[in-house]
Amino acid sequence: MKKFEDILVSAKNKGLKKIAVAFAQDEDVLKAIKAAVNAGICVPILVGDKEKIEEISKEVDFVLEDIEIIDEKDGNLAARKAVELVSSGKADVVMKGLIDTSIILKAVLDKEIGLRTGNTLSHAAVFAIEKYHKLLLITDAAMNIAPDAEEKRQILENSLRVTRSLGIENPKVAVVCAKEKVSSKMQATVDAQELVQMQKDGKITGCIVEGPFGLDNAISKEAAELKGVHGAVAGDADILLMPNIEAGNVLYKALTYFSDSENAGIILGAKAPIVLTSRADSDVAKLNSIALAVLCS
Ligand SMILES: CCCC(=O)OP(=O)(O)O
Repeated sequence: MKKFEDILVSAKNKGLKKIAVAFAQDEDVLKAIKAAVNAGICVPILVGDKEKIEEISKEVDFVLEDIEIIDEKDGNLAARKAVELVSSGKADVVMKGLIDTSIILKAVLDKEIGLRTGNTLSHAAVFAIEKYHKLLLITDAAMNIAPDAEEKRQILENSLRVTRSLGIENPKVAVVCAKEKVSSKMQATVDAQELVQMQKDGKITGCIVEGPFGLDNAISKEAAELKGVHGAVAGDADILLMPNIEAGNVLYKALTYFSDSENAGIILGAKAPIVLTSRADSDVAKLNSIALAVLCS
């Protein structure tokens, strides 16, 4: 199974990328940046409260000698500055630091300095879970609140960029719902049916889409068999296309806190990838996310 160590190596092979960190004054963010610099993956530009960045960097033994710091004590302005560094070509990747997801996304979506392309933006999280036999991509845990079937198609297209970068051929996509039968009372199951049809009609290519699935049937062959759920994806999903942000975010955090796992998270669909983890994620998750963003850049 591909592991995050392999992703770090592949990211390094892409050459040094400039990463603009929005509100960098956080211990785990600075530990992750230090590790990414030491691994030869990135050159950072740290935007945030300079005094705090310097203080925390001392605590984590991160030598800032050659590192550019842009002093900005306001979170909104720091996010704008970091995004602007990318839209003006001075950096390749944006990273969310110690700020709320909505603040960084607002800057990313800004009409003047943002990174819009016209495509739907979405979050993709990659997990390596001790009890699962391969990497598992979960989307969307952070951005699209209640996507309809067409928006789910675009979210899926974005996630295929990640699986392609990871070398996963023809990924198996499970459209996750609360049950495996289509019910007009549960819109997510109707969307799942529509997405399966989109693939049959050639509107989705480069993956196998099946659903609706209960989460258990998507990731456990035993559960799928017991419930009479058959198909190529049952128990062997590469991508879990979640019904809405609540399900996606809860699954992301449940895996982070209840399982033996490592993860990474990025936003796709903008002019450049955005490193986006939970503020409470570990330095390792943040480092993995930097590597994933570089790989997808
Ligand atoms: C990918 C998780 C996004 C999120 O929930 O971020 P916060 O925990 O920082 O709100």
